[in-house]
Amino acid sequence: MLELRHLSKSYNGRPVLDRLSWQFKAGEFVSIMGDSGVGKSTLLNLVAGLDTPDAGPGEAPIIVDGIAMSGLDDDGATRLRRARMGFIFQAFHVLPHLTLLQNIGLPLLLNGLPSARATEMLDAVGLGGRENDFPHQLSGGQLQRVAIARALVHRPALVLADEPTGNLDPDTAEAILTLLQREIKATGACAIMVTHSLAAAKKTDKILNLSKNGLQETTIVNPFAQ
Ligand SMILES: Nc1ncnc2c1ncn2[C@@H]1O[C@H](COP(=O)(O)OP(=O)(O)OP(=O)(O)O)[C@@H](O)[C@H]1O
Repeated sequence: MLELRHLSKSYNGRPVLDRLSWQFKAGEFVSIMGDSGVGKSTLLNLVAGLDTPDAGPGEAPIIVDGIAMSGLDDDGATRLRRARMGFIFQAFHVLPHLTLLQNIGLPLLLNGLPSARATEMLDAVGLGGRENDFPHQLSGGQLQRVAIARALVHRPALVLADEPTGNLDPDTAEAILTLLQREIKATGACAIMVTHSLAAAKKTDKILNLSKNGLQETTIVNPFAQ
């Protein structure tokens, strides 16, 4: 579903990611952990097309659903992102002037898809009946549920989440992750979640550790990690 082939990124000549390779499969919920500053958000931003990798001519370091991102122009990348990806990023927060239903329905509108599933998703995240409310009327946990509904409503093949439960209390975080897990399994998407929380990572199928040595699957994790 998502293939990384020798993905590298440096900022001002300083390497952050160095020839990273991995294959993420459809239907897989994977978490990425690792020390602060190791490049986890950079990795998600590159896959999201929000930043560009270092690449020589002819190289295709990021392949989404068989499509090399490097072969796309801006419009092509936007279309790929819009149709096949869902984001749960702080930077893509729910829009304050749209109702909850309009927020969740936005990816459907942008992709020319029928709007009925927005109501279904609002129900699925436990906010049925609140379609006409505005984001400021919700708690942090409820807002995060709206963000999850919006990220999944158009059945994207790839879901990218950056600390989706970072600012939530443990019970709400657990509920949000259970919801995310359920929806990912229901849609068959591949989901990649960056997190510092071991409790959050334990909800995923696979925990990867990002370090200067690249990505490695982790089986034994530090029991004292937060
Ligand atoms: N736009 C940028 N320009 C210059 N340096 C950057 C930029 N974005 C990230 N970096 C640097 O790249 C490195 C990796 O940052 P990144 O945010 O990906 O780390 P992270 O693993 O997500 O960290 P954290 O766990 O603290 O969120 C850091 O040293 C950061 O300063």
